Amino acid sequence: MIEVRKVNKTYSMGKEIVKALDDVSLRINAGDFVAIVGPSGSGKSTLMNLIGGLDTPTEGQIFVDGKDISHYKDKEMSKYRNEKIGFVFQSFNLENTLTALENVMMPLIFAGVKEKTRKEKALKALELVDLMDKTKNRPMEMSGGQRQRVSIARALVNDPHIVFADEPTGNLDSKNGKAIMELLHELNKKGYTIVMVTHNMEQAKQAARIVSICDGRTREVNRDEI
Ligand SMILES: Nc1ncnc2c1ncn2[C@@H]1O[C@H](COP(=O)(O)OP(=O)(O)OP(=O)(O)O)[C@@H](O)[C@H]1O
Repeated sequence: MIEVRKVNKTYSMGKEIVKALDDVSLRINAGDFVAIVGPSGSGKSTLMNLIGGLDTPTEGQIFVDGKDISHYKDKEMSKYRNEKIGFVFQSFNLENTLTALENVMMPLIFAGVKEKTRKEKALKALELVDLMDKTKNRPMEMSGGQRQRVSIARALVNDPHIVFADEPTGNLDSKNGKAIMELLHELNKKGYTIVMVTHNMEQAKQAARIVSICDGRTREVNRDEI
């Protein structure tokens, strides 16, 4: 479904050149649950940004459903992100003035979906994350765990091919973190493809696949190696 082929990503900072990704090749198949682990600055966010269509590689190709997205222009890229990717962030990134339901409907506004369908789809997504009793609450009126559920519902509302979760439990206490991990695994069992960046090795070990990044190079690792 997603194939990263010989990708390099360099950033130039004045005279200095930083190689954030160095000859990375990786396949993500439909239904996968992949954990990406690695030290700070190793290239995890860079890899997620490239696959998620937030940035383009310096060299190499990224095929999604057979199409090379690595040279997409802004408009094609935002269409790709909107239709195929669901993002879940550590800091939730919810709009504080909007209710849970309105937050979840947001991506559908950008996709040009009619209001009635928007509401139906958003309610379905909120049901998936077990938050039907908080549809009218604003983020400030919810716990951290509930806010992350809203952001997961928002990520799912467009039926994405893949859900990217960047440290999804990083801002949660251990009980809420555990519940969010259970939810992600439950969604994976329902067929959603999940790629998660984590510093938490216990969480990484629960993933079906673990990809470790060090100095911009990726390596598939076994559970007992970490
Ligand atoms: N926009 C940028 N401009 C210049 N250098 C960058 C940029 N983005 C990332 N880098 C560099 O690329 C390397 C990889 O960064 P990246 O953010 O992918 O690491 P990470 O593994 O996600 O780190 P963390 O766990 O701390 O979030 C680092 O050396 C970083 O300083």
